[in-house]
Amino acid sequence: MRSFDLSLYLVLDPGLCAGIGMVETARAAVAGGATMVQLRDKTGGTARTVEIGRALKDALAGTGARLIVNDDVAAAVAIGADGVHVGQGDMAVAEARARIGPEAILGLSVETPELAAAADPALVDYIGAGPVFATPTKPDHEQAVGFDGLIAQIAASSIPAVAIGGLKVRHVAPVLAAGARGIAVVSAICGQPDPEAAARDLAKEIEAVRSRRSENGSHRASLDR
Ligand SMILES: Cc1ncc(COP(=O)(O)OP(=O)(O)O)c(N)n1
Ligand SMILES: Cc1nc(C(=O)O)sc1CCOP(=O)(O)O
Ligand SMILES: [Mg+2]
Repeated sequence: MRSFDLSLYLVLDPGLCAGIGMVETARAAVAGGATMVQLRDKTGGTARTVEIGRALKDALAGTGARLIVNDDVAAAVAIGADGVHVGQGDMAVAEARARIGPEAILGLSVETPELAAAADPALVDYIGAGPVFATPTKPDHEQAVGFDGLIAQIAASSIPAVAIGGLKVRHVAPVLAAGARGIAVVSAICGQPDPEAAARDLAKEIEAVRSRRSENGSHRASLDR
């Protein structure tokens, strides 16, 4: 399987990105530190998704950031994307895995600890856990679970998790403390006046939280000696 880093996961929205567009938003976000980019266009259809996805693939080439396509497995294959993200009501993970092949990255949304526990680590590479908070970006989202719900979802599975739903810079520390490998955002980057700066603020906070945690860890280890 392709390696990937869930630290800062941008989910693109064509409406919120309308100012500079999805490709420029992705380019800026990756320059600011985004590690994954998901093409999520619920309106365009496969042909449009493939067109934008190919432009995104060119824009991300050589950056190390991974390109994931939401819902549309056929488009992901046509684009040659790094992977696909499906929800509980989308294509079954076994079928998605069969269609994208063993090397591609497969993400699955979970909204409860039971769904997290049911996700098969042999098929699914990461889970999108949430929604942490209610968000107008996805009006049909499931019940918000808060940080306690996020902790329960993540604890129920051995699969790496990225948290999603209403997340901003101030949520990075509790999201990482909950056990998530990263934070997935739409509106914290898409449509911001400076998407690169917005991504950089998130990436810096992720780094700061991780370095505080490793300093605390080495301090504790030296006390234990
Ligand atoms: C990283 C990530 N997590 C969750 C979702 C939501 O997927 P889904 O439940 O299928 O809803 P839609 O995005 O398809 O509306 C996601 N896209 N990405
Ligand atoms: C795409 C998506 N999926 C969700 C889920 O809970 O599964 S919430 C969501 C939208 C997140 O947007 P924002 O960062 O603007 O709140
Ligand atoms: Mg979906």
